[in-house]
Parts: sequence; structure tokens; C-alpha cells
Amino acid sequence: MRKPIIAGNWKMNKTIAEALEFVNDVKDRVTTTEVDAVICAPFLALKDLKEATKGTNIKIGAQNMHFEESGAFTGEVAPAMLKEIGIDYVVIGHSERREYFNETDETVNKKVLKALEVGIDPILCCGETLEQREASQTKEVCKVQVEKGLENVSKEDLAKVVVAYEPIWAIGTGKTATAEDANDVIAYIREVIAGLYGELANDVRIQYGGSVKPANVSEIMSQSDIDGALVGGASLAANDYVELVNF
Ligand SMILES: O=C(CO)COP(=O)(O)O
Repeated sequence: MRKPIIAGNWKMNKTIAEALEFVNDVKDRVTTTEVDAVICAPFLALKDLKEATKGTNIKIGAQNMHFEESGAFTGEVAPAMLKEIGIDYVVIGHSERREYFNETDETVNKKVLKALEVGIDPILCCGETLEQREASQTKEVCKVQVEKGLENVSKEDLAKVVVAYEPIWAIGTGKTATAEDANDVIAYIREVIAGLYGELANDVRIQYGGSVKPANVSEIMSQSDIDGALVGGASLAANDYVELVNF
């Protein structure tokens, strides 16, 4: 059985004070141990969030990291820096990073491998643009992104990777893929992983992301192949986050 994983991706939102206010509000209400509840916050808040969530069921993720161990990369954060403060997950290759920060399948793959090497579970994002969807290229785009993203990931490490399918046209737009549509693409992504790893693909958790909110989370989570959600906007409100995690 794959354990559901509901992750909030706060993107560039919340100061440290706001982040702490949020976790203090939700931590006693996130009691389920049957779901991995994650908050992916801006770098500056991560250390305080780790401390504030000690002894709770909330796990903390970063939204990016560099693939090099150290060096002349002004403005970047190294894997060991995240590991030192106990970060559990790191979002890799979010479409916003691919679009605005020149992330490629190659850098995404390097980051996935590095995260696994230091012991942080990567959330590998894939998803098509509206144009690609209208040209019926959704599955091909996801196939390439997932195959390249997983290149050289060992069989032993595979189950530590979480894949997030986020159709770009559904991010922050209020438009969601229908639950069936999302499930269909996610089942296909699992087939792609099975093409590489055989039955081990059944251990990989695959999330859906794109305008997930309390009103649609249970329908999305009831689908056969969807193991979680990566939630932007709705994860910023404490009450909504609690509802999402307790879908
Ligand atoms: O990009 C997303 C999560 O990573 C989805 O964002 P929204 O939930 O705001 O559509």
C-alpha cells in the first residue's frame, strides 16, 4: 500500500513569522498518521519550521536546491545545508522553476540524484502546457520528463521518489483536470516507470497538483492511481490545509 502524501507548496509566500503562526495553528489538528503531511516552504523559514514541528506529524520540504555540493553558485542552497536542518522532502523541477529559472530535464535529474544521495526525498514534478495538451502531447511530455528525471536512480532508491503530475494549465487557474483525467495520466506515468523498473513502479507515490482545494481533494484522492496532492494556493490557509490533510 502506498501511503498518501499531501504536500503544501507555499511558493514565494509567508515570512518566518507567518510560517510559524501557520504551523502553530495547524499542528494539533494534523493528527493523522495515515497520511504524510508536508509543508514545502521558502528556504528562510525552513529551520524554524523544523523546530516548531518537532514531535508533530508534519514534515517539512524545500522547494528547490542546487545539485552541486558547494562552491561558487551565488544565491543557491546546497543539499547538505538542507540535510543539516533535517529537511524531509525537496520539490524538484516544478514548472515555475522550469519556466522562470531555466531548469531542464538534465538539471532536474542531477538534483533528484543529489537529493537521494544526501537522504532527502525528491518530489519530481512533471506536466504539460495547455498548448501541449491541446496537441494531445500530454503523455509524451510526461514520459520524457519522468524518464529523464529518473535517469540513473537505483532500484533501491526508487520508492523514495515522489512524482507530482501538475498540468501547467491547472496551476493557480482554478481549473482542475477532472479526477478521471488526472488518474488516467497518472496511471500512464506509472506504466512509464514500470517500463524502467517493473513492479517496483507500484511502490512509487504519484501526486496530482493543480487547483486542489478542500472541495475537490476527496474526489481526487479516491482515484485508483492518485496517491497524493501537491497544493499551492489552498495550502496557504490554515483551515484549508487541515481539511486537505484530513481528506
Ligand atoms: O503548483 C502547484 C503546486 O505545486 C499548484 O498550485 P495551485 O494549487 O495554486 O494551483
